[in-house]
Amino acid sequence: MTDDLAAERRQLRTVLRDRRRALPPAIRIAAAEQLAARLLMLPFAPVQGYVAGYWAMDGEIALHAWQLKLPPGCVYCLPVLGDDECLRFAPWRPGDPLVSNRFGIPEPDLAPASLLEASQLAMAVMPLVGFDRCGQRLGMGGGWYDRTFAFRHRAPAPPFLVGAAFDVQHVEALDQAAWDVAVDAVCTESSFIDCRNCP
Ligand SMILES: Nc1nc2c(c(=O)[nH]1)N(C=O)[C@@H](CNc1ccc(C(=O)N[C@@H](CCC(=O)O)C(=O)O)cc1)CN2
Ligand SMILES: Nc1ncnc2c1ncn2[C@@H]1O[C@H](COP(=O)(O)OP(=O)(O)OP(=O)(O)O)[C@@H](O)[C@H]1O
Repeated sequence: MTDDLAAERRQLRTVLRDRRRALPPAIRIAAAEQLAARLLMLPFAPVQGYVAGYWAMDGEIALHAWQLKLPPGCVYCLPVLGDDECLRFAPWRPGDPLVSNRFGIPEPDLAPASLLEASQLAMAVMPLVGFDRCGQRLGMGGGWYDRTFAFRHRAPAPPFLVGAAFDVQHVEALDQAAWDVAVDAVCTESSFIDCRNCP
């Protein structure tokens, strides 16, 4: 990636994170409910297996409503930062113990050996900073999701990858770096974008 492109991404990230944080509470509450309905209606919504969400922070759209309405066969998981800079996943229900990770985000307190690999998931919902209509995404810039799901460059779903965002995070087109892993779909409070047939 050129220095120019990296600088452009950083700038766009700042703008979009500010936009996401600026949304008023009433909008966020309604949006989380609408998002849950859309995630449950996905054409590939799993009825069983491990599904990954995230602990919303920094104005991210929340997943609690989705977690509560998941089919009984689905096990909700949260991401856990690995020493190898990849994410692993741990089942988590309200009340289960949490610890704060290096970014100050709560994660389940589990022995590394008990964690799930990304390839064991049926579906992963990831928080977006920005997205375009083809599922290209801008994340927090750490490359965590790109590294974790790099195997999706070579292998089909599952796990299905779904981006969650507010409408205001939609941008016209995002430049693609070689390592960027696109999502199969994006869900916002008002729309579902199927990205599986994009070029
Ligand atoms: N809710 C949530 N969980 C998540 C992510 C996320 O984006 N959202 N991640 C997605 O990758 C992973 C964690 N990755 C992250 C990467 C960078 C920053 C970050 O830059 N945070 C600060 C800097 C704080 C610091 O370094 O202490 C920032 O807000 O600028 C945060 C998380 C896994 N869990
Ligand atoms: N498969 C990979 N192997 C090694 N490094 C990677 C890989 N994928 C991404 N990275 C590194 O991580 C950084 C990710 O930058 P990028 O701007 O794409 O982040 P992002 O897409 O916003 O992050 P995330 O994937 O966490 O949402 C890059 O500097 C890149 O070098």
